[in-house]
Amino acid sequence: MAPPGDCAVEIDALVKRYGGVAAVDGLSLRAGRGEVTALLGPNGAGKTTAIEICEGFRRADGGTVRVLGLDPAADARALKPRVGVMPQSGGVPGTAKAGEFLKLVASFHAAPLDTGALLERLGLTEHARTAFRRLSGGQQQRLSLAVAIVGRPELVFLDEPTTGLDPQARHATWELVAELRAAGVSVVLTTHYMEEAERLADRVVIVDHGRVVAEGSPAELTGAERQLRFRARPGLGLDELLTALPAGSAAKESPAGHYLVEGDVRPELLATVTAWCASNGVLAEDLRIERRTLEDVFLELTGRELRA
Ligand SMILES: Nc1ncnc2c1ncn2[C@@H]1O[C@H](COP(=O)(O)OP(=O)(O)OP(=O)(O)O)[C@@H](O)[C@H]1O
Repeated sequence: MAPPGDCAVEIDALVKRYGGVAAVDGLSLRAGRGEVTALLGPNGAGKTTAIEICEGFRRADGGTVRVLGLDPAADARALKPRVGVMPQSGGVPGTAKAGEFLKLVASFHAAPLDTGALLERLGLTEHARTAFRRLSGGQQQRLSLAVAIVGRPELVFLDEPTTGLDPQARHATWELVAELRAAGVSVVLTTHYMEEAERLADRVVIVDHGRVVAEGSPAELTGAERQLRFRARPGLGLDELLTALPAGSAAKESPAGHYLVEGDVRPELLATVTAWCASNGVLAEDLRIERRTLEDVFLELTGRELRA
């Protein structure tokens, strides 16, 4: 975790209630300067609320927030030229023409990016004269991203920047975020795409029920442990396998026909599993040894049930 002072964002014991319900419930996190910090969490976990407090759009009910060392509410004017914001949706007036609006935002900044080049980069040149509300969802997302970065901010908040984007636009966005990071810009983003977090983030913060439940680099969160997976006919009795495996191993079927063996995955363990398969007349398909993914960690921490 970045020490205080080296932080782009410092949040301590943040609380935000709607009615009697705490959407953010004692959330504390640090986002390092020049780093990409990804906030992950189920729907309704409180990510957008926390980010919007950092952006100065909502007031906290408790706790403290510092953005580039300043108070996002009291120091809003000082922060505005230094911070770029890509909200989850909208952020651009519906009737504003894409190119004109981007130029207008650029004009508020001392040394903006070239708006023509930015539109080109994001595949929006031919839509420059189109009103925001007439752009497709993905085009609107791309324009919002352009608006967030056109002023060369020191820090950008990107709320689900690639949701709904086609693969080309998603990769273009990832490249842009990587370039921002290489240029020393601090990036705080939310995403539901684990691959996006694994690719982009220096630090991942998993939020649930308005609190941080885990944080670290993607490698720290997924750990060094390996696991063995294979597919076979559903309903294999795993008790005999479990007795043959070293103590501390686990084997389960989830979902049906998909088997997972966890433990100290060494050559002997692989041999035990394949011997057990052979003695049961089971041809293990797609047998592979892999590290846990961020999605595995995420589901372990936040559960598999749908959120209201
Ligand atoms: N203005 C509001 N009034 C009442 N409740 C709200 C308001 N804004 C958010 N909430 C509630 O606060 C909780 C957290 O919402 P928030 O948008 O911060 O979650 P999130 O983690 O960003 O979710 P998602 O991944 O779905 O975007 C939700 O239960 C939501 O319904």
